Amino acid sequence: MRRIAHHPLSAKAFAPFGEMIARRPAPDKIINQGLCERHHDLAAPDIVDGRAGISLFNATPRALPYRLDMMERHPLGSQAFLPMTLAPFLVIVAPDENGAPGCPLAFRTAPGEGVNIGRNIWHGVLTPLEAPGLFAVVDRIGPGDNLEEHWFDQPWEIIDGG
Ligand SMILES: NC(=O)N[C@@H](O)C(=O)O
Ligand code: NI
Repeated sequence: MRRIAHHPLSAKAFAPFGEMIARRPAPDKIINQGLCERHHDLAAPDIVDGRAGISLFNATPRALPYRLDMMERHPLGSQAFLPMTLAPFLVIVAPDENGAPGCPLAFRTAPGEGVNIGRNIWHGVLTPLEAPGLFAVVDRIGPGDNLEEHWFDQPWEIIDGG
């Protein structure tokens, strides 16, 4: 089995695949009579022929080592995963190599971090590591097929990066 260690999510490392959604060191604005920090415009939905919608995903938690046998992408829209708990989750992405995923990269979020996966970027499905796996998801609502899957002949195994 081909193994990959996960690493802490960082904006820089994730930048080729989308945006990390996390509080900035300092808020962009203080609102609500000083009782709320606004961390402004952290990511932008990228939607083709449709609109952005907000859904809730309640995903089954997975354990490490995690068997990655499929990656997918959405040619018509980005997909943001915003945890509704402080539990970590795995974010697995890969560059495209001639229409298939190349070597995956695995990230583990810190509490309160989310991601906006870019349009047509190969990614693993939502992978919480603790229950409840409850997420707000911002992605495309529209006509047509927006899901392309690639099943690996030889699965990958995601292991703890230490
Ligand atoms: N298929 C679906 O709605 N979920 C996936 O897109 C995913 O990334 O989890
Ligand atoms: Ni997806």
